[in-house]
Amino acid sequence: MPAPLKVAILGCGVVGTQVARRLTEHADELASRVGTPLELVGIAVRDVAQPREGVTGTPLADLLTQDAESLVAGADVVVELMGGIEPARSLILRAIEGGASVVTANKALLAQDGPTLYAAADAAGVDLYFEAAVAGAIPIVRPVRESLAGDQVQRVLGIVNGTTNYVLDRMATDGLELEQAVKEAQTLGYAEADPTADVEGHDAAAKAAILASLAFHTRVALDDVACEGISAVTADDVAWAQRTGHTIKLLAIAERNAHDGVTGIQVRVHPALVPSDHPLAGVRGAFNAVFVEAEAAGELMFYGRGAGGAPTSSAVLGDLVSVARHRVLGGRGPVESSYAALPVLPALAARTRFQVRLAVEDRPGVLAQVAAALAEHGVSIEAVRQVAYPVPAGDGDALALLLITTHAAQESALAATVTALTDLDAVREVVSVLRVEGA
Ligand SMILES: NC(=O)C1=CN([C@@H]2O[C@H](COP(=O)(O)OP(=O)(O)OC[C@H]3O[C@@H](n4cnc5c(N)ncnc54)[C@H](O)[C@@H]3O)[C@@H](O)[C@H]2O)C=CC1
Ligand SMILES: N[C@@H](CC=O)C(=O)O
Ligand code: NA
Repeated sequence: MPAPLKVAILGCGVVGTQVARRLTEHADELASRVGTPLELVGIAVRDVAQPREGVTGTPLADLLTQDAESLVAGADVVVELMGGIEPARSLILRAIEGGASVVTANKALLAQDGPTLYAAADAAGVDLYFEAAVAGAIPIVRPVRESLAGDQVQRVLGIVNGTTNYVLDRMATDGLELEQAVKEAQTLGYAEADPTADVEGHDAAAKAAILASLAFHTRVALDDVACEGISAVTADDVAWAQRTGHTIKLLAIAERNAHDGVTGIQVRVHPALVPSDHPLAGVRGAFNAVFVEAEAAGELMFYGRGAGGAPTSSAVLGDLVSVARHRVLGGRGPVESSYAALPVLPALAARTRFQVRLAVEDRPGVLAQVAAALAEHGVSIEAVRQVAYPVPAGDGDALALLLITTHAAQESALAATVTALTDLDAVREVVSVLRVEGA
Protein backbone atom coordinates (compact mmCIF):
# COMPACT_ATOMS: atom_id res chain seq x y z
CA MET A 1 0.00 0.00 0.00
CA PRO A 2 1.34 3.50 -0.82
CA ALA A 3 2.29 5.87 2.02
CA PRO A 4 -0.67 7.44 3.87
CA LEU A 5 -1.91 10.77 2.49
CA LYS A 6 -1.67 13.72 4.86
CA VAL A 7 -5.01 15.55 5.07
CA ALA A 8 -5.30 19.05 6.57
CA ILE A 9 -8.67 20.57 7.38
CA LEU A 10 -9.02 24.37 7.54
CA GLY A 11 -11.96 25.26 9.79
CA CYS A 12 -13.70 23.29 12.52
CA GLY A 13 -17.22 24.68 12.45
CA VAL A 14 -20.52 23.12 11.41
CA VAL A 15 -19.06 21.31 8.38
CA GLY A 16 -15.41 20.91 9.46
CA THR A 17 -16.37 19.09 12.67
CA GLN A 18 -18.49 16.56 10.77
CA VAL A 19 -15.80 15.97 8.15
CA ALA A 20 -13.11 15.43 10.81
CA ARG A 21 -15.34 13.08 12.80
CA ARG A 22 -16.32 10.92 9.82
CA LEU A 23 -12.78 10.91 8.47
CA THR A 24 -11.56 9.33 11.71
CA GLU A 25 -14.61 7.12 12.42
CA HIS A 26 -14.59 5.57 8.94
CA ALA A 27 -10.80 5.61 8.48
CA ASP A 28 -10.52 1.91 7.57
CA GLU A 29 -13.28 1.96 4.96
CA LEU A 30 -11.99 5.19 3.44
CA ALA A 31 -8.48 3.72 3.25
CA SER A 32 -9.88 0.71 1.34
CA ARG A 33 -11.74 2.98 -1.07
CA VAL A 34 -8.75 5.24 -1.70
CA GLY A 35 -6.07 2.56 -1.71
CA THR A 36 -4.11 4.11 1.14
CA PRO A 37 -4.94 5.58 4.59
CA LEU A 38 -6.02 9.21 4.90
CA GLU A 39 -4.11 10.61 7.87
CA LEU A 40 -5.74 13.68 9.40
CA VAL A 41 -2.68 15.76 10.37
CA GLY A 42 -4.38 18.88 11.73
CA ILE A 43 -7.42 21.14 11.87
CA ALA A 44 -6.84 24.90 11.65
CA VAL A 45 -9.03 27.16 13.78
CA ARG A 46 -8.93 30.75 15.02
CA ASP A 47 -8.86 29.81 18.70
CA VAL A 48 -7.80 26.33 19.91
CA ALA A 49 -9.07 27.08 23.44
CA GLN A 50 -12.69 27.61 22.34
CA PRO A 51 -14.96 24.72 23.45
CA ARG A 52 -16.31 22.79 20.44
CA GLU A 53 -19.12 20.26 20.55
CA GLY A 54 -17.97 16.92 19.16
CA VAL A 55 -14.30 17.93 19.36
CA THR A 56 -13.44 19.06 22.90
CA GLY A 57 -12.54 16.05 25.03
CA THR A 58 -12.01 13.82 21.98
CA PRO A 59 -8.74 12.92 20.18
CA LEU A 60 -9.69 15.52 17.52
CA ALA A 61 -8.93 18.29 20.05
CA ASP A 62 -5.22 17.36 19.88
CA LEU A 63 -5.22 18.10 16.16
CA LEU A 64 -6.41 21.72 16.50
CA THR A 65 -3.89 24.40 15.56
CA GLN A 66 -3.92 28.14 14.99
CA ASP A 67 -1.01 27.84 12.55
CA ALA A 68 -2.90 27.24 9.30
CA GLU A 69 0.10 28.12 7.13
CA SER A 70 2.39 25.43 8.57
CA LEU A 71 -0.44 22.91 8.42
CA VAL A 72 -1.01 23.59 4.72
CA ALA A 73 2.71 23.37 3.96
CA GLY A 74 2.95 19.72 4.99
CA ALA A 75 -0.30 18.38 3.48
CA ASP A 76 -1.09 16.21 0.45
CA VAL A 77 -4.74 17.24 0.48
CA VAL A 78 -6.17 20.44 1.97
CA VAL A 79 -9.87 20.59 2.83
CA GLU A 80 -10.91 24.24 3.14
CA LEU A 81 -13.99 24.70 5.35
CA MET A 82 -13.32 28.13 6.84
CA GLY A 83 -15.46 30.10 4.42
CA GLY A 84 -14.97 33.74 3.42
CA ILE A 85 -12.47 35.16 0.95
CA GLU A 86 -9.32 35.70 3.04
CA PRO A 87 -7.37 33.94 4.40
CA ALA A 88 -9.12 31.01 2.64
CA ARG A 89 -7.95 32.21 -0.80
CA SER A 90 -4.28 32.65 0.17
CA LEU A 91 -4.20 29.34 2.02
CA ILE A 92 -5.73 27.46 -0.92
CA LEU A 93 -3.24 29.05 -3.32
CA ARG A 94 -0.37 28.22 -0.99
CA ALA A 95 -1.60 24.61 -0.72
CA ILE A 96 -1.84 24.28 -4.51
CA GLU A 97 1.58 25.87 -5.09
CA GLY A 98 2.98 23.38 -2.58
CA GLY A 99 1.55 20.51 -4.66
CA ALA A 100 -1.49 19.65 -2.52
CA SER A 101 -4.92 18.85 -3.99
CA VAL A 102 -7.76 20.97 -2.65
CA VAL A 103 -11.35 20.25 -1.66
CA THR A 104 -13.46 23.26 -0.74
CA ALA A 105 -17.09 24.10 0.08
CA ASN A 106 -16.45 27.81 -0.38
CA LYS A 107 -18.92 29.04 -3.01
CA ALA A 108 -18.31 32.70 -2.18
CA LEU A 109 -14.61 32.34 -3.04
CA LEU A 110 -15.23 30.20 -6.14
CA ALA A 111 -17.80 32.66 -7.52
CA GLN A 112 -15.48 35.59 -6.91
CA ASP A 113 -12.13 34.15 -7.90
CA GLY A 114 -12.64 30.65 -9.33
CA PRO A 115 -10.49 31.22 -12.47
CA THR A 116 -7.44 32.13 -10.33
CA LEU A 117 -7.82 28.93 -8.33
CA TYR A 118 -8.33 26.81 -11.46
CA ALA A 119 -5.26 28.36 -13.11
CA ALA A 120 -3.13 27.67 -10.05
CA ALA A 121 -4.37 24.06 -9.90
CA ASP A 122 -3.57 23.63 -13.61
CA ALA A 123 -0.09 25.03 -13.19
CA ALA A 124 0.60 22.68 -10.28
CA GLY A 125 -1.18 19.68 -11.86
CA VAL A 126 -3.41 19.11 -8.83
CA ASP A 127 -7.15 18.70 -8.30
CA LEU A 128 -9.62 21.40 -7.20
CA TYR A 129 -12.94 19.82 -6.16
CA PHE A 130 -16.00 21.60 -4.75
CA GLU A 131 -19.14 19.43 -4.75
CA ALA A 132 -20.22 20.80 -1.36
CA ALA A 133 -20.16 24.38 -2.66
CA VAL A 134 -23.47 23.91 -4.51
CA ALA A 135 -26.58 22.43 -2.90
CA GLY A 136 -24.82 20.69 0.01
CA ALA A 137 -25.11 16.91 -0.15
CA ILE A 138 -26.76 16.81 -3.58
CA PRO A 139 -24.45 15.53 -6.31
CA ILE A 140 -24.86 18.35 -8.83
CA VAL A 141 -21.36 19.71 -9.57
CA ARG A 142 -20.12 16.28 -10.66
CA PRO A 143 -23.18 15.46 -12.84
CA VAL A 144 -23.01 18.83 -14.60
CA ARG A 145 -19.21 18.80 -14.91
CA GLU A 146 -18.85 15.14 -15.90
CA SER A 147 -22.07 13.22 -16.63
CA LEU A 148 -23.48 15.98 -18.87
CA ALA A 149 -20.15 16.85 -20.49
CA GLY A 150 -21.40 15.38 -23.79
CA ASP A 151 -24.76 17.18 -23.83
CA GLN A 152 -25.96 20.76 -24.41
CA VAL A 153 -27.47 22.23 -21.25
CA GLN A 154 -30.26 24.71 -21.94
CA ARG A 155 -31.41 25.63 -18.47
CA VAL A 156 -30.66 25.09 -14.81
CA LEU A 157 -33.39 26.05 -12.37
CA GLY A 158 -33.72 25.32 -8.72
CA ILE A 159 -33.68 25.98 -5.02
CA VAL A 160 -30.03 26.15 -3.96
CA ASN A 161 -30.18 27.87 -0.58
CA GLY A 162 -31.35 25.83 2.39
CA THR A 163 -31.68 28.75 4.80
CA THR A 164 -34.10 30.78 2.69
CA ASN A 165 -36.09 27.69 1.77
CA TYR A 166 -36.36 26.87 5.47
CA VAL A 167 -37.39 30.45 6.26
CA LEU A 168 -40.04 30.66 3.51
CA ASP A 169 -41.38 27.25 4.53
CA ARG A 170 -41.70 28.28 8.21
CA MET A 171 -43.38 31.55 7.17
CA ALA A 172 -45.88 29.66 4.99
CA THR A 173 -46.68 26.74 7.26
CA ASP A 174 -46.30 28.19 10.77
CA GLY A 175 -46.76 31.92 10.19
CA LEU A 176 -43.29 32.70 11.57
CA GLU A 177 -41.71 36.12 11.05
CA LEU A 178 -38.66 36.15 8.78
CA GLU A 179 -36.23 37.15 11.56
CA GLN A 180 -37.39 34.34 13.87
CA ALA A 181 -37.08 31.73 11.12
CA VAL A 182 -33.57 32.98 10.22
CA LYS A 183 -32.53 32.52 13.88
CA GLU A 184 -33.75 28.92 13.75
CA ALA A 185 -31.81 28.30 10.53
CA GLN A 186 -28.67 29.62 12.23
CA THR A 187 -29.16 27.31 15.22
CA LEU A 188 -29.62 24.35 12.89
CA GLY A 189 -26.30 25.12 11.15
CA TYR A 190 -27.82 25.99 7.76
CA ALA A 191 -26.97 29.69 7.61
CA GLU A 192 -23.71 31.31 6.52
CA ALA A 193 -21.51 32.98 9.17
CA ASP A 194 -23.35 36.19 8.22
CA PRO A 195 -26.92 35.10 7.35
CA THR A 196 -27.36 38.26 5.25
CA ALA A 197 -25.58 36.27 2.51
CA ASP A 198 -28.48 33.82 2.58
CA VAL A 199 -31.36 36.26 3.07
CA GLU A 200 -30.22 38.71 0.39
CA GLY A 201 -29.63 35.91 -2.14
CA HIS A 202 -25.83 36.28 -2.36
CA ASP A 203 -25.20 32.66 -1.38
CA ALA A 204 -27.67 31.41 -4.00
CA ALA A 205 -26.15 33.82 -6.55
CA ALA A 206 -22.67 32.41 -5.91
CA LYS A 207 -24.02 28.89 -6.45
CA ALA A 208 -25.87 30.04 -9.59
CA ALA A 209 -22.61 31.51 -10.95
CA ILE A 210 -20.77 28.23 -10.30
CA LEU A 211 -23.51 26.12 -11.90
CA ALA A 212 -23.80 28.45 -14.90
CA SER A 213 -20.01 28.34 -15.44
CA LEU A 214 -20.06 24.54 -15.47
CA ALA A 215 -23.27 24.12 -17.48
CA PHE A 216 -22.42 26.65 -20.21
CA HIS A 217 -18.59 26.29 -20.32
CA THR A 218 -18.33 30.02 -19.67
CA ARG A 219 -16.84 32.08 -16.88
CA VAL A 220 -19.69 33.46 -14.81
CA ALA A 221 -18.86 35.52 -11.72
CA LEU A 222 -21.01 36.67 -8.85
CA ASP A 223 -21.39 40.13 -10.42
CA ASP A 224 -22.93 38.56 -13.55
CA VAL A 225 -25.90 37.29 -11.53
CA ALA A 226 -28.98 39.49 -11.17
CA CYS A 227 -29.78 38.98 -7.52
CA GLU A 228 -32.78 39.70 -5.30
CA GLY A 229 -33.18 38.05 -1.90
CA ILE A 230 -36.18 37.39 0.31
CA SER A 231 -35.90 40.31 2.74
CA ALA A 232 -38.79 42.12 0.98
CA VAL A 233 -41.10 39.07 1.07
CA THR A 234 -43.89 39.81 3.54
CA ALA A 235 -46.31 37.61 5.45
CA ASP A 236 -48.98 39.12 3.19
CA ASP A 237 -47.08 37.96 0.06
CA VAL A 238 -46.88 34.45 1.52
CA ALA A 239 -50.61 34.45 2.36
CA TRP A 240 -51.59 35.72 -1.10
CA ALA A 241 -49.36 33.15 -2.74
CA GLN A 242 -51.26 30.43 -0.89
CA ARG A 243 -54.63 31.97 -1.77
CA THR A 244 -53.74 31.90 -5.46
CA GLY A 245 -52.45 28.32 -5.41
CA HIS A 246 -48.75 29.15 -5.25
CA THR A 247 -45.73 28.82 -2.95
CA ILE A 248 -42.96 31.42 -2.77
CA LYS A 249 -39.50 29.99 -3.38
CA LEU A 250 -36.10 31.62 -3.83
CA LEU A 251 -35.02 30.37 -7.25
CA ALA A 252 -31.70 30.36 -9.04
CA ILE A 253 -32.06 30.27 -12.82
CA ALA A 254 -29.35 30.04 -15.48
CA GLU A 255 -30.48 29.73 -19.09
CA ARG A 256 -29.25 29.91 -22.63
CA ASN A 257 -31.15 32.67 -24.45
CA ALA A 258 -31.02 34.97 -27.44
CA HIS A 259 -31.38 38.74 -27.22
CA ASP A 260 -30.99 41.21 -30.09
CA GLY A 261 -29.62 38.40 -32.25
CA VAL A 262 -26.94 37.48 -29.70
CA THR A 263 -26.94 34.05 -28.08
CA GLY A 264 -25.82 34.18 -24.48
CA ILE A 265 -26.84 33.23 -20.99
CA GLN A 266 -28.91 34.82 -18.29
CA VAL A 267 -28.33 34.08 -14.64
CA ARG A 268 -30.69 35.34 -11.96
CA VAL A 269 -31.74 34.71 -8.38
CA HIS A 270 -35.05 36.00 -7.05
CA PRO A 271 -38.12 34.94 -5.11
CA ALA A 272 -40.84 33.57 -7.36
CA LEU A 273 -44.35 32.17 -7.16
CA VAL A 274 -44.34 28.47 -8.01
CA PRO A 275 -47.64 26.62 -8.58
CA SER A 276 -48.42 24.50 -5.51
CA ASP A 277 -48.55 21.31 -7.59
CA HIS A 278 -45.08 21.89 -9.07
CA PRO A 279 -42.34 19.60 -7.63
CA LEU A 280 -40.37 22.66 -6.42
CA ALA A 281 -43.31 23.74 -4.25
CA GLY A 282 -42.96 20.47 -2.32
CA VAL A 283 -39.31 21.12 -1.43
CA ARG A 284 -39.56 21.70 2.31
CA GLY A 285 -37.25 22.90 5.08
CA ALA A 286 -33.56 23.17 4.20
CA PHE A 287 -33.88 20.77 1.26
CA ASN A 288 -32.72 21.88 -2.20
CA ALA A 289 -33.77 20.76 -5.67
CA VAL A 290 -32.21 21.52 -9.03
CA PHE A 291 -33.72 20.88 -12.48
CA VAL A 292 -31.35 20.64 -15.41
CA GLU A 293 -32.71 20.69 -18.95
CA ALA A 294 -30.32 19.38 -21.58
CA GLU A 295 -30.79 18.87 -25.30
CA ALA A 296 -30.42 15.08 -25.34
CA ALA A 297 -31.05 14.12 -21.70
CA GLY A 298 -34.25 16.16 -21.41
CA GLU A 299 -35.21 17.16 -17.89
CA LEU A 300 -33.27 15.90 -14.86
CA MET A 301 -34.07 16.59 -11.22
CA PHE A 302 -31.62 16.50 -8.31
CA TYR A 303 -33.04 16.63 -4.80
CA GLY A 304 -31.71 16.37 -1.27
CA ARG A 305 -30.34 18.16 1.77
CA GLY A 306 -28.79 21.45 0.72
CA ALA A 307 -27.33 22.54 4.05
CA GLY A 308 -26.25 21.28 7.46
CA GLY A 309 -23.03 19.80 8.78
CA ALA A 310 -23.60 16.07 8.21
CA PRO A 311 -25.12 16.31 4.70
CA THR A 312 -22.44 18.73 3.54
CA SER A 313 -19.71 16.50 4.96
CA SER A 314 -20.92 13.73 2.64
CA ALA A 315 -20.12 15.86 -0.42
CA VAL A 316 -16.78 16.95 1.05
CA LEU A 317 -15.73 13.38 1.84
CA GLY A 318 -16.80 12.19 -1.61
CA ASP A 319 -14.49 14.80 -3.13
CA LEU A 320 -11.74 13.87 -0.70
CA VAL A 321 -11.90 10.21 -1.78
CA SER A 322 -11.80 11.26 -5.47
CA VAL A 323 -8.77 13.53 -5.20
CA ALA A 324 -6.99 11.04 -2.94
CA ARG A 325 -7.57 8.23 -5.49
CA HIS A 326 -5.99 10.43 -8.15
CA ARG A 327 -2.93 10.87 -5.96
CA VAL A 328 -2.66 7.11 -5.51
CA LEU A 329 -3.46 6.04 -9.07
CA GLY A 330 -2.28 9.11 -11.01
CA GLY A 331 -4.32 11.42 -13.23
CA ARG A 332 -6.54 14.39 -12.41
CA GLY A 333 -10.22 15.21 -12.37
CA PRO A 334 -11.85 17.74 -14.70
CA VAL A 335 -10.25 21.15 -15.14
CA GLU A 336 -11.92 24.49 -15.90
CA SER A 337 -13.91 24.45 -19.14
CA SER A 338 -14.67 27.99 -20.30
CA TYR A 339 -14.06 27.66 -24.06
CA ALA A 340 -17.64 28.72 -25.02
CA ALA A 341 -17.20 32.18 -23.47
CA LEU A 342 -20.89 33.02 -24.01
CA PRO A 343 -21.87 36.60 -23.26
CA VAL A 344 -23.94 37.21 -20.14
CA LEU A 345 -27.10 38.94 -21.41
CA PRO A 346 -28.62 41.90 -19.55
CA ALA A 347 -30.92 40.90 -16.71
CA LEU A 348 -33.61 43.26 -17.98
CA ALA A 349 -33.85 41.16 -21.15
CA ALA A 350 -35.09 38.10 -19.23
CA ARG A 351 -38.71 37.08 -19.87
CA THR A 352 -41.00 35.87 -17.08
CA ARG A 353 -44.62 35.89 -16.04
CA PHE A 354 -45.48 38.28 -13.21
CA GLN A 355 -48.12 38.65 -10.55
CA VAL A 356 -48.74 42.27 -9.59
CA ARG A 357 -50.84 43.35 -6.61
CA LEU A 358 -52.21 46.88 -6.77
CA ALA A 359 -54.31 48.91 -4.32
CA VAL A 360 -56.57 51.02 -6.55
CA GLU A 361 -59.57 53.33 -6.18
CA ASP A 362 -62.73 51.32 -6.61
CA ARG A 363 -64.54 53.38 -9.24
CA PRO A 364 -65.55 53.06 -12.91
CA GLY A 365 -62.72 53.24 -15.48
CA VAL A 366 -59.86 52.33 -13.16
CA LEU A 367 -59.45 48.81 -14.52
CA ALA A 368 -59.35 50.24 -18.05
CA GLN A 369 -56.58 52.69 -17.06
CA VAL A 370 -54.55 49.91 -15.49
CA ALA A 371 -55.05 47.65 -18.53
CA ALA A 372 -54.00 50.53 -20.81
CA ALA A 373 -50.77 51.06 -18.83
CA LEU A 374 -49.87 47.40 -19.28
CA ALA A 375 -50.83 47.41 -22.98
CA GLU A 376 -48.76 50.53 -23.62
CA HIS A 377 -45.63 48.61 -22.57
CA GLY A 378 -46.55 45.45 -24.43
CA VAL A 379 -47.36 43.47 -21.28
CA SER A 380 -50.21 41.07 -21.90
CA ILE A 381 -52.66 40.21 -19.10
CA GLU A 382 -53.42 36.54 -18.46
CA ALA A 383 -55.85 37.01 -15.54
CA VAL A 384 -57.23 39.72 -13.26
CA ARG A 385 -58.90 39.27 -9.91
CA GLN A 386 -60.43 42.05 -7.80
CA VAL A 387 -61.16 41.95 -4.07
CA ALA A 388 -62.07 44.61 -1.50
CA TYR A 389 -59.09 46.35 0.12
CA PRO A 390 -59.10 47.86 3.64
CA VAL A 391 -59.39 51.67 3.43
CA PRO A 392 -56.62 53.47 5.40
CA ALA A 393 -57.86 55.53 8.41
CA GLY A 394 -59.07 59.01 7.40
CA ASP A 395 -59.49 58.05 3.77
CA GLY A 396 -63.11 57.79 2.71
CA ASP A 397 -62.59 56.36 -0.78
CA ALA A 398 -63.44 52.74 -1.43
CA LEU A 399 -60.38 50.79 -2.45
CA ALA A 400 -59.93 47.52 -4.30
CA LEU A 401 -57.03 45.13 -4.58
CA LEU A 402 -56.24 44.13 -8.15
CA LEU A 403 -54.31 40.93 -8.62
CA ILE A 404 -52.95 40.84 -12.15
CA THR A 405 -51.14 37.87 -13.65
CA THR A 406 -49.32 38.58 -16.90
CA HIS A 407 -48.21 36.42 -19.79
CA ALA A 408 -44.42 36.22 -20.21
CA ALA A 409 -43.02 39.74 -20.47
CA GLN A 410 -39.56 41.23 -20.54
CA GLU A 411 -38.23 42.48 -17.17
CA SER A 412 -37.60 45.91 -18.72
CA ALA A 413 -41.23 46.16 -19.96
CA LEU A 414 -42.54 45.14 -16.56
CA ALA A 415 -40.32 47.68 -14.79
CA ALA A 416 -41.60 50.45 -17.09
CA THR A 417 -45.18 49.28 -16.50
CA VAL A 418 -44.76 49.43 -12.73
CA THR A 419 -43.48 53.02 -13.03
CA ALA A 420 -46.49 53.92 -15.21
CA LEU A 421 -48.90 52.28 -12.76
CA THR A 422 -47.34 54.13 -9.82
CA ASP A 423 -47.94 57.40 -11.68
CA LEU A 424 -51.68 56.74 -12.15
CA ASP A 425 -53.84 58.78 -9.74
CA ALA A 426 -56.19 55.84 -9.30
CA VAL A 427 -53.35 53.55 -8.14
CA ARG A 428 -52.75 54.06 -4.42
CA GLU A 429 -49.92 51.54 -4.15
CA VAL A 430 -48.12 48.86 -6.10
CA VAL A 431 -48.24 46.43 -3.19
CA SER A 432 -46.01 43.74 -4.68
CA VAL A 433 -44.54 42.44 -7.91
CA LEU A 434 -43.54 38.77 -7.96
CA ARG A 435 -42.32 36.65 -10.83
CA VAL A 436 -44.15 33.42 -11.60
CA GLU A 437 -42.04 30.41 -12.60
CA GLY A 438 -42.68 26.77 -13.32
CA ALA A 439 -46.21 27.16 -14.69
N1 LIG B 1 -23.16 25.07 6.93
C1 LIG B 1 -23.62 24.58 5.79
O1 LIG B 1 -24.72 24.04 5.72
C2 LIG B 1 -22.80 24.65 4.56
C3 LIG B 1 -21.62 25.37 4.50
N2 LIG B 1 -20.91 25.44 3.34
C4 LIG B 1 -19.66 26.18 3.29
O2 LIG B 1 -18.70 25.51 4.12
C5 LIG B 1 -17.81 26.44 4.68
C6 LIG B 1 -17.82 26.31 6.20
O3 LIG B 1 -19.13 26.57 6.66
P1 LIG B 1 -19.55 26.30 8.19
O4 LIG B 1 -18.90 25.09 8.68
O5 LIG B 1 -21.02 26.40 8.20
O6 LIG B 1 -18.91 27.59 8.87
P2 LIG B 1 -18.60 27.85 10.43
O7 LIG B 1 -18.62 29.31 10.62
O8 LIG B 1 -19.46 26.97 11.28
O9 LIG B 1 -17.10 27.31 10.58
C7 LIG B 1 -15.98 28.00 10.10
C8 LIG B 1 -14.74 27.51 10.82
O10 LIG B 1 -13.60 28.12 10.22
C9 LIG B 1 -12.79 28.67 11.23
N3 LIG B 1 -12.17 29.89 10.70
C10 LIG B 1 -12.78 30.94 10.12
N4 LIG B 1 -11.87 31.89 9.80
C11 LIG B 1 -10.67 31.40 10.19
C12 LIG B 1 -9.35 31.91 10.14
N5 LIG B 1 -9.11 33.12 9.65
N6 LIG B 1 -8.34 31.13 10.64
C13 LIG B 1 -8.58 29.93 11.16
N7 LIG B 1 -9.84 29.39 11.23
C14 LIG B 1 -10.85 30.12 10.76
C15 LIG B 1 -13.71 29.00 12.39
O11 LIG B 1 -13.01 29.04 13.59
C16 LIG B 1 -14.68 27.83 12.30
O12 LIG B 1 -14.10 26.75 12.98
C17 LIG B 1 -18.24 27.82 4.17
O13 LIG B 1 -17.52 28.12 2.99
C18 LIG B 1 -19.71 27.60 3.82
O14 LIG B 1 -20.18 28.48 2.84
C19 LIG B 1 -21.30 24.77 2.21
C20 LIG B 1 -22.44 24.02 2.21
C21 LIG B 1 -23.29 23.93 3.37
N1 LIG C 1 -26.03 28.78 3.92
C1 LIG C 1 -26.15 27.78 2.91
C2 LIG C 1 -25.39 26.56 3.30
C3 LIG C 1 -25.19 25.67 2.18
O1 LIG C 1 -24.62 25.99 1.15
C4 LIG C 1 -27.61 27.43 2.72
O2 LIG C 1 -28.44 27.81 3.54
O3 LIG C 1 -27.92 26.79 1.71
NA1 NA D 1 -23.48 19.42 -3.91
